[in-house]
Amino acid sequence: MSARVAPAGRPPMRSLLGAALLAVALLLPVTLPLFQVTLLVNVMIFAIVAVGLVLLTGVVGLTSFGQAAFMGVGAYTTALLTAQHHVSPWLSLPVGLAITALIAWVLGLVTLRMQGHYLPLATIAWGISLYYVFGNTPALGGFTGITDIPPVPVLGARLTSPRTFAYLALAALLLVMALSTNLLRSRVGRAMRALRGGPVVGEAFGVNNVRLKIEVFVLSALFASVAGWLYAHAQRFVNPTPFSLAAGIEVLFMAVVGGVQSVLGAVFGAALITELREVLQDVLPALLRVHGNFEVIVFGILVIVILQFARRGLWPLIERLLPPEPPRLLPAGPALGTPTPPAPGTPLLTVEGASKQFGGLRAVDDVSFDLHAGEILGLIGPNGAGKSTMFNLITGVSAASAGRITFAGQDVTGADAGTIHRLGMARTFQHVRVLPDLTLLENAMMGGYARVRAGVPRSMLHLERAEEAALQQEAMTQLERVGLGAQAFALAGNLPLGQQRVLEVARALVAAPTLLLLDEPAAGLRYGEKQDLAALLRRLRGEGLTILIVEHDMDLVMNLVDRLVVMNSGRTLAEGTPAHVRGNPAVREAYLGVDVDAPGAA
Ligand SMILES: Nc1ncnc2c1ncn2[C@@H]1O[C@H](COP(=O)(O)OP(=O)(O)OP(=O)(O)O)[C@@H](O)[C@H]1O
Repeated sequence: MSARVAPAGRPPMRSLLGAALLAVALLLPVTLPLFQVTLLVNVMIFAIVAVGLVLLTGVVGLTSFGQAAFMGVGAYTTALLTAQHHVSPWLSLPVGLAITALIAWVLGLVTLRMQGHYLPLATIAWGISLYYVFGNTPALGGFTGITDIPPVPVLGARLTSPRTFAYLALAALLLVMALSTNLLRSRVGRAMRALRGGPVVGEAFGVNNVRLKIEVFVLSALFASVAGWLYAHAQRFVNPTPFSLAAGIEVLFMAVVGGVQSVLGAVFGAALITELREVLQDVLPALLRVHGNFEVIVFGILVIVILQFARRGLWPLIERLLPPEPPRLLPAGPALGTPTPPAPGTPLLTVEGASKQFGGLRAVDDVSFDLHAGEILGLIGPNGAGKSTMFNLITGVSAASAGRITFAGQDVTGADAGTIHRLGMARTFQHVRVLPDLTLLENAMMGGYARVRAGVPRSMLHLERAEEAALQQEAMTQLERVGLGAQAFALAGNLPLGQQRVLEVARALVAAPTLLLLDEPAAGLRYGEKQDLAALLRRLRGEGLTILIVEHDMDLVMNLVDRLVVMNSGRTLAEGTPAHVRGNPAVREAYLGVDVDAPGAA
């Protein structure tokens, strides 16, 4: 491990700023006028809901309009149990959380298996219906609601004043912020970020995307439920209005205006919208000389303007002025266990009579070949030959219509991408799929998702330090192996395409694969970059790695691979060494107009 990964000694500027902000937050409840403290409590409560939306909407890319309704579940559960059945608020909190989790899990399970806008639609329906359930249920006080909710007891004191209650709300907000920040920096957080760009990267590295989406949806609902519990005990009464669909949309506004991709952005948005609402509710009716909720119109315009000019909300504009966040470096620990590589020459992958039918088209038609440990096999063919389809059958992205694929001694025909990956196969993508907002190191760590285990709870509590440290070390080793070690802390989005492709190789290597699959790795690269890539792949083969490469660039392939399989119109046209294939008349005909002998031929 290089010296770069040693933990920094001095407290970074950001921590000092954070400490100063915390000191201000601690002083505000005792220094502000009472009215402002009540507003501050509301800001903190809605900030908790908005942080949940950062995880769900900002990071994973799913929209929920029903977060206020989840607040309602927490609020009404505690109202009912504490005001009417004299249960302690500390007992009603877990009950509310359990009910919320169950509802969110069912909603998530039903809607998140399907692609498309089912979750937003379901949360709209949920938000509307819950409002009417609250309003029309006599046991819940109808539209008048439930009054006389008792204050929360803390260490013998009852939090009846907003000044004392503010500290409980602050503690809850800080806890939610810390848990969310830990989660976003973890193995789970990297998988969440990968989801935003579509399911394929996660699937390729062993993430159960549907399960992850449901977990994040439940988690964001739980945050809202905690906020609802706080709201009920702050107001000491509840009615359906604060938990309506309109309220759900307003929380989304908060997150979007503040910055839905960062925890601090959501908190900032909650403060801004809550304060702005207060000001506008005073100013606008006086200005217009009519009573009404005109502030909602202003919020709507604000969201449109912000989405137009600052897609990521206002927080990133402020964050630019702050000192950059230092890289999180974990102290080195025991290394990850590495599987023993198969002996050179061992059959690793066998494709027997594989076919894939798309309607009336046979994209892959009875293709057979095998691949032995330690070799580089090239899969080539003209456009539309069926190479990508074959690649997808091998990696488990799609299932073969007929035939058999065996990898590492196991029949993997029809197995999903994650299962095949866990058997020792890792891949790169034809269209580069790095996570541009993460560092090279974090991108590379994504490759080791299946080598470590921590789930949501351990990640939120940062109890996965040892395995994260080992993974970080492994990622650094692989970045150095491919020549990107010096840029480990740069953002992947700032790299030129050639290096992004190399980063994808490093990410795949972090998985400790026995077989590396490269899908057109030279596409879009300049001549020099192709040369560098070929040199890297030769070096990896020298180190014993087995590689399957699908590629268009004949020059690169002919000078790199040990053997070739040539496909045309879905069928195997030829198979053998580059010299053998080059002399094959059928191959020459298939590549009509392309000089298979010439360097740079494509
Ligand atoms: N999901 C799909 N549905 C229908 N047809 C498909 C699908 N995927 C591929 N095809 C068709 O299958 C054939 C083989 O396509 P494939 O992408 O596998 O070829 P390829 O050799 O990778 O081509 P290229 O080099 O241009 O990427 C093409 O005719 C393509 O249009």
